[in-house]
Amino acid sequence: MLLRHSSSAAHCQPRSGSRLATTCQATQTFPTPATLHQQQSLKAQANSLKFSKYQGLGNDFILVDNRHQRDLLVTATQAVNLCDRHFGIGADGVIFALPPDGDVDYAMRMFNNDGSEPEMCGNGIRCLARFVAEMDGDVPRRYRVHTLAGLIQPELLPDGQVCVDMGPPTLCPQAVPTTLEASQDGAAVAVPLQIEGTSWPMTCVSMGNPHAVTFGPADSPIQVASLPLAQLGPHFETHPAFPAKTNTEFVEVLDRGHVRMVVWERGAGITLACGTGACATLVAGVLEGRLNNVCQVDLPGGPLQIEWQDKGNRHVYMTGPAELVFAGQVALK
Ligand SMILES: N[C@@H](CCC[C@H](N)C(=O)O)C(=O)O
Repeated sequence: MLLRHSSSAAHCQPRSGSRLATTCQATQTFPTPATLHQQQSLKAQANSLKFSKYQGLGNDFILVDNRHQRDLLVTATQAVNLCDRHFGIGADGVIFALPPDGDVDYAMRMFNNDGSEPEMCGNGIRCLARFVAEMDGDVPRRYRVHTLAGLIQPELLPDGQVCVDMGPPTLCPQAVPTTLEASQDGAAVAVPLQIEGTSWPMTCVSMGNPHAVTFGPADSPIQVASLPLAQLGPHFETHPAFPAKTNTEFVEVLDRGHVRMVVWERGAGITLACGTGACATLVAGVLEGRLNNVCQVDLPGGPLQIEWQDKGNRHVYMTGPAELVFAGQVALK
């Protein structure tokens, strides 16, 4: 509502909030606080974003419906702000559902919460599958999704879990990428890396994004509960042996089909779970002769079931949950 101090109110036929100021120039108007609030919300709406927040084992993401254009609706800087847990929505990353690129259903892109763009996200693609299924009003089905890591295929299972065909791992050190040298069948397996005065045996695996997996020094196997993850993680992430930086998984073996793992993620730090990291963990465990081809990986946010047949199609399969937390609309600054 406008308080009008003129009798020429007939000039004032506002058609939209943004026109109020110019349409009413001829009259002297004093907006009430309520009007100001309305004008500000309208301005915000012009620059606002609809989103859904999902989580997979506590690894949480802001999902954006970007299916009607290829340009991302959110910049890297805006993603950093949206992911802020105090001044934004709060998340480990922002994920975009994009129009199909060739013979697929959708494409997916992502920003980590530091604004960097990874090639793939395992927990994220389970969330994306539920997000698009909810928008499409679909029954459980399998999607073909193009990512910067190639074709990934999540399938919605009747029990609500999502099983993802993650494709085959890449083990050639140059392609991971790592400067650590191949030690076994063209792969960097248990290669020592000096960090903070300790020699860590590292096995390097790409699931489209780079991972360095360690079970700890031979004389001091990892116990995840007592690992100083926040202190150690950044040394691995930024070590020169990893030219594209790395995600690092620290693994405690419970038995040949069951491990505990904690992760320091590239571009996000400590997260409650990492899907690609759980896949890399099983691959590393098989290569090091520690694990069977099927394994439960317990993460701080809960368990993932992983399977990798190192013979045959060599694809890794990951099964776990993905859930909607809330949906809303936010002003983009
Ligand atoms: N949490 C994700 C991985 C997200 C990307 C990662 N931080 C990177 O930069 O490679 C997962 O569940 O895989």
